[in-house]
Amino acid sequence: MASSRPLARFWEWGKNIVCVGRNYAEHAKEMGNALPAEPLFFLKPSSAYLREGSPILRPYYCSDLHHEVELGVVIGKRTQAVSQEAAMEHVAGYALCLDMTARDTQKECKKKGLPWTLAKAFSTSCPVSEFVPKEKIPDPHKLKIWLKVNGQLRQEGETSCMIFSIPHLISYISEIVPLEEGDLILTGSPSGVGSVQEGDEIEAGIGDILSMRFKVAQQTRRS
Ligand SMILES: CC(=O)CC(=O)C(=O)O
Ligand SMILES: [Mg+2]
Repeated sequence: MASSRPLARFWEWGKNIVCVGRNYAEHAKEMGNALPAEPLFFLKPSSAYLREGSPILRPYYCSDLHHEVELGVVIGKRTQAVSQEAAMEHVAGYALCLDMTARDTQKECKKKGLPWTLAKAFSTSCPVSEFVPKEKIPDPHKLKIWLKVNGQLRQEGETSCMIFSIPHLISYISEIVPLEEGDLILTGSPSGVGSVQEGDEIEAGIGDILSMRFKVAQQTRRS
């Protein structure tokens, strides 16, 4: 049965945010990582969502907050162990996303063999654009995604360069984490990730289809 919940506001009710890592060879290289043989993924809580008009908060424990611009895929119907051939039938549309990362914390977590929760799942770590219905993007593997900080271009990637395609990701992930209507998959960052400081303005877009802006602020710790 079709749901009455508006996908145009998926961030208000979508449950799972699944983030793919190391899906662009140039980004894996700049981070000193080997190319994955299978998709690598981790989760963010839905409390990580952020919409334009509110600032990205650098966590109090982080001194190196990085931007990662990524194409997001919004799921339109329940998806469990779907084949690659049928995967795109489960897509409702797309959004531009930032996988904000506490890079210094992530490095510490990696060194200690700890999960990446502190580095990737903090409040405001998933700024998202408006929803773009799939009819407006006939081929999601032919998009340019870009990101500027204070007007300077930092990231420009072609979604054709993903190591694992969107059907491959949906098929692989849905066998492990069944996906629900309104869930979001972040498909990985192209190269050019870097630091942002308090007061910086991030602008990011999908070609000339859409753009979004966010300010960066410092989280103050409750004492
Ligand atoms: C190295 C990472 O943080 C992985 C990741 O999120 C990516 O997009 O790649
Ligand atoms: Mg990422």
